[in-house]
Parts: sequence; C-alpha cells; structure tokens
Amino acid sequence: MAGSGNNNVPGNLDQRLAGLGVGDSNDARAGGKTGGNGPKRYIPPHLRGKPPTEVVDKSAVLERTSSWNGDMAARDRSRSTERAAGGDVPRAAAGRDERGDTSDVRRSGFAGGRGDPMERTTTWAGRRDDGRGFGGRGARGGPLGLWAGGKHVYGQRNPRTEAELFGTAEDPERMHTGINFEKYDDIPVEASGRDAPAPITNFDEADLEPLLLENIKLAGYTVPTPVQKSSISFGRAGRDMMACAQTGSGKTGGFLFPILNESFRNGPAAAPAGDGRGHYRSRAARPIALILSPTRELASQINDEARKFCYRSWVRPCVVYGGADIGMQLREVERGCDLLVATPGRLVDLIERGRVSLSCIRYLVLDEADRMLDMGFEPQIRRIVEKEDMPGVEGRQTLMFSATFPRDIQMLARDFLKDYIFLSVGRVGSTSENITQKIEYVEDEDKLSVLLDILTSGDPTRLTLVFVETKRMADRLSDDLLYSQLPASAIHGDRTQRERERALEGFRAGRTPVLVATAVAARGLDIPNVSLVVNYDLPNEIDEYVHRVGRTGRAGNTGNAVSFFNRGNRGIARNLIDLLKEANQEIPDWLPVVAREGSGFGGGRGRGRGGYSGGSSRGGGFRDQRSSLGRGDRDFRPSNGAPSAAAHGRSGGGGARGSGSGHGGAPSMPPAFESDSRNSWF
Ligand SMILES: Nc1ncnc2c1ncn2[C@@H]1O[C@H](COP(=O)(O)OP(=O)(O)OP(=O)(O)O)[C@@H](O)[C@H]1O
Repeated sequence: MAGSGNNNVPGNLDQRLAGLGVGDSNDARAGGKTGGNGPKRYIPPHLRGKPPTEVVDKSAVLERTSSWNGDMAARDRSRSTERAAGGDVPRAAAGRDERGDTSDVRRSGFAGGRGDPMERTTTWAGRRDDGRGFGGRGARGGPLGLWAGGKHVYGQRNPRTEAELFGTAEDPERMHTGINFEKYDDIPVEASGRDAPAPITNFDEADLEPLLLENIKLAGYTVPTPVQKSSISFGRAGRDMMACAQTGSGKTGGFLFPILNESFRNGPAAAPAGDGRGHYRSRAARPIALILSPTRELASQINDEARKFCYRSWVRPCVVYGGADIGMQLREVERGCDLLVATPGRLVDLIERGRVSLSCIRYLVLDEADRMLDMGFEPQIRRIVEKEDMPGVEGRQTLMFSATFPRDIQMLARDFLKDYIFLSVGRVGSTSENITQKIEYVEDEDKLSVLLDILTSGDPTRLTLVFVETKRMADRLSDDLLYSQLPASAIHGDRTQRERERALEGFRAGRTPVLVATAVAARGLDIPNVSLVVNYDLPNEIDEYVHRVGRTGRAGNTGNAVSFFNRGNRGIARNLIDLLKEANQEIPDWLPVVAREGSGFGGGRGRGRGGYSGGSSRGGGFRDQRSSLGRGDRDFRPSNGAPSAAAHGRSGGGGARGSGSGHGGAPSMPPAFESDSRNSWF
C-alpha cells in the first residue's frame, strides 16, 4: 500500500503514485485496504476531482460503454442469464446462442464469407465438371480465375473487391510497415540442411508467378522479409522446411507465397483415380493445400491473408474451425475449396462426415506447431496427416512453423518432414528488438492501480492489449476498467465466437482500445497499431511471453510492452533475463536478484514441456546450440546428424544495451529498492 511500508513495492512507485495528485485519497491503490480512514478506492488520474458517482455508478458506465461496441452490455446480459441459471451456463446453451445468429459471422468474414455481396448471391453452378475447368466466380477471393486447358486464366479486376481485400492507404486497420522494416535484413538467418537453396533477394527478380506478384504489390509489400526470402526459394526447390522466425516478421506470407507460387504455376492436382473411398467421398472437397492452425482467430486471419494473395486466381481459400456454425462451413467447403485453413478438431469432424478428402494435398503447413501440441491436438494432427487419405511425406511438401523445437516437435518433424531445411531467423524464440520491453515490480494487489496509471498516462486512443492468466480475471479486469470509464472488452475461451469476434472487431477499429485477453490472443494475431502490451499476469512459460509481447512491434513497427512482475513469477526470471539481454533491453537491477532466489527455490528454468537441461544429459543428444545466432537454449535440435549450417544472412547479434547489472548485479539489492528516474510510463 502506498506509504504503508510494504517492502515489496519499489519506493519510486510510491513516489510516482504520490505525484499523481490522488486528491482526497489516503490510499492511492485500488481497493486500498489499509490507512487510518479505512478502505479507499483508487481514483485514476483522469477521474480525479470529479464527483464520486462518476466512478462507481456501474449501470451508468455500462450504458455508456455499451455504445462503444455493445460488448459489455452483451456480456452483462449473458452473465445475468448465467446467474439466473444458477452458475455456469452449459456449453450447449452458449453454442445455441452462437449458432442462432450466423449473420454476424458472415458479415465479419469469420467463416470466410467476406466477399462481394453480389457475388455471394451468385448461384454456384458446379465448378469441377462444368467444362470450364477449375475456378469460376465466387465470393472468397473476389472474382475467381480458372485453370483451363493447362493455363491459368485470371479473373477480372474488381475495384470494390480490391478495396475490401486490401484496404486503402488511409485505412487504419491496414498494417503499414514501420521504420525498422528494413532492419529485418540485419537479423541473422541460418538455414541448416542438405543443399539449402539460396534465398531470393527481392520479389521482382524472383521469377514469381505474375498474378502472385501483382497481389503482393496490392497488399503493399515491396520487400520480402527474411523468412519469405528463404521459403520462396525452398518452395521452388520442393523442399520441406521447419522454420522459426520472430513474431510479426511475415511467417504467414512465408508459407502462403511458396504454396501459391507453385499452385499458380502448376494448376490443380487431379484426384487420384479410385482413391478408395468410392461414393462415400463423392461430395468431398479435395483441397491441394492444408494449413493447420491452433486457434479460430488465427485460422480466420490466415484465411483473410490467403484471400488477398489468391485474388483472381483459380485457388479458392476456405476456413473451418470449431465453435462456429458447421452447416455454413460445410456449404462453403462444398462451393469449392483448394486451400483449406483449419483447426484440427473441426477438420477431423469434416473428414468423418465425408466432406473433405485429403487425397489431393500437395502442400501441408503446420502453423504454431508447438502451440497445437500444447493444446493437446497431437492425436488429431497425427490422424489427419498419417491415418486419413493424405499423400505420404514423399508425395507432398510440408512446412512447419514453431517458436521452439523441443523433443515432441522434433518427433513430428521426423515423421512429417523429409530431408528438411531448418530455418531460423534470429535465435529461436527471441523477441524483436522493435519492442521496448519493461519489467515492473508490482504486487498483485497493486496491479489494477498501476494499470490504470499506465492506461491514463498515454494517448487514450492507442491500442493496448492486456494479458491475464484466467478467463475469470479477464472478465473482472475488463469490468474494472469499464467502471473507471476506460473503453475495454475481453477475449477468452469461454466467450462465444460471436463475442470474441466482436471484442476483436471493436479493438481493431479502436472503439474499445483496451482488450483484456487470455493466452487465446497471444499467438499469431496481427492487429495493426497495437502500441502497448501489458502482461498484467506474467505467464509461466517464456515462449508465451515472447508471443504475447509480439502482438506489438510488427512488420518493422515499434511497440512497447510492460510486464508486472512479483515473486510469484520467479520461475520465469532467468529466461526473462536472457531474453531481455538478447533483445538489448534494460534489465532492472532487482531481477537477477529475484532470479537467484528462484533457483534457490527450485524455480528457474521451468519450461514445462520438454524442459531445458543444458544438452547432453537429456540422453537424446540434444545440443545447446550456441552459434552466430547467440544463445540457443530454446533450440533443441539433435546434435547428431544435424546438417551443416549455412549462414543465409548477415551474422550479428550484439550484447545487451541495457544498463542492467545482469547476473552480476549487487546481490543485496532487493526489488523493493529499484531505482527509476522515469517520469512517465510510455
Ligand atoms: N514483405 C512484407 N512487406 C510488408 N508487410 C509485410 C510483409 N510480410 C508480412 N507483412 C505484414 O507484417 C505483419 C506480420 O506478418 P505475419 O502476421 O505473417 O507475422 P508472423 O511472423 O506470422 O507473426 P506471429 O509470429 O505473431 O504469428 C502482417 O500485417 C503482414 O501483412
């Protein structure tokens, strides 16, 4: 508590809070429980001096906030239903609600139906057997091209569809590259594997299919990112790839470009004669490319990207994921599906219904493979890849993307990839230097007040993503922020798809510039202009941290991340120090002290799955790769048989820029006495 002698709160934090003019409050913190006059509510700076009702009148606030995007009001209603039902609403009830209104899903493109409405109403007249070849008119990529007579016939350009797919230069929801985009070229790239082909240098001279090049330009891409440079050339050489690259550095294009380049060049695959399923599969869609993704939002986002680059081509992208109306997804798939983006569970469902056959798959992508395993998808993934009708490893090209490469991912790679190239852009699992990362010592009971200070100290319209550990906390915190008149919404796994979608939409559009999220939003989500990520609760896993902060500082833009740390987070301290050092970030003096405490308590390097044990002691002969890429303790490639490494980019690295005393800091310095001369947060 402020001034109450809590030794764990840095003194300067007290000063900061005291300097904020709390007014009549003796206790500057939210829910202050001490102080001579009893509990006092923390009053954020923007509400100080206003009548107290402004702060506490929940209904008034809710009414106001409902006009931000209806999100809170909707949630409040659903909570009353929950309460009336005596607690937890059965999932089926939530599902009914979600399935009951499909118009929203369609409108926002979550089911892939974002195309020109005129085209959406066009009757689909059968595309495979109409004598016109493959392709035709359709909604998902705008006007579709054809594959006819062994040739790729492009669809007509359509300005309306282009504006919808690619946005306009002024569109705030369009990602623009940032000042540091060119610095991606300074990141060391390593490709290990037999005869790894040289990367391309730019889009224009890469002999890309003309339509793909046109679409890349419409998307506003002028220079390929390192992962794209390599993957395009690997794709052309027909090589399998396992890739790790920093957040926001263009991995989606990294798998879409090689797949589409080859597909545009070679046309569709003929269905294998008598694929053994006979009539049962006669209605099945037979995509040539399958992209597996862990979450609905990520699948949907990949589909949106695919729609851009498939524009006017014969390739029809399609997306399926759980939690949404399966009937509509079935209809979409039936209308044609050449590139399928799917979450594993829903795909298994469609396969079981005989509506998707994998017999024509030529390209398989596993995006965020480590996350899919964390989420328990391995049985479904193995079934999809090994036990259905997908061509074996020799008959397809497989690309895997993963933040880490521990044993279980290696097993998948061993089984799913052939003679593959391991591509790493920067050290495996590192964060981008485009993100300024700060670690603040904040006790749990002080978190809300510090968050309010942060949110009210900067531009109120900036997009801020706040990560918490639990779904309940996400709801509670977004409510707290709403009470303080900060437009906030929440996204987590217990919210219906429609609510999740709404929350994301409101956030993207800036109507609710604060989004409180659980890990569900940590991976892959690409939202332009997120300028601040707050780890209200730090995760236990360092990889999760990397993905969370990676929601800002994307495509060469700069971003900020602040993490609230206290002794409950000791387990992540060492990995955090390594990470901060490597990304040239400041390391608070107290962090190494706490990290040492952590190791005393058996905390330290807990990595959950796989764990790190420093190399050979793991029996499997995993090596702690320390190369030009810097520290490699999250790169678990086998030491035996590891192919020779070929540097693909400039080597570099550099030490920590921060003042951090690092591991050698004064051991007696307790966290409570962190020195900090900063006047403002960001
Ligand atoms: N060559 C490029 N030129 C300009 N912008 C690009 C380029 N490649 C990707 N982008 C943009 O950069 C942003 C990040 O790309 P993407 O989402 O593919 O990153 P990622 O590496 O998959 O990130 P994450 O690890 O978080 O999933 C996107 O908005 C994308 O449109």
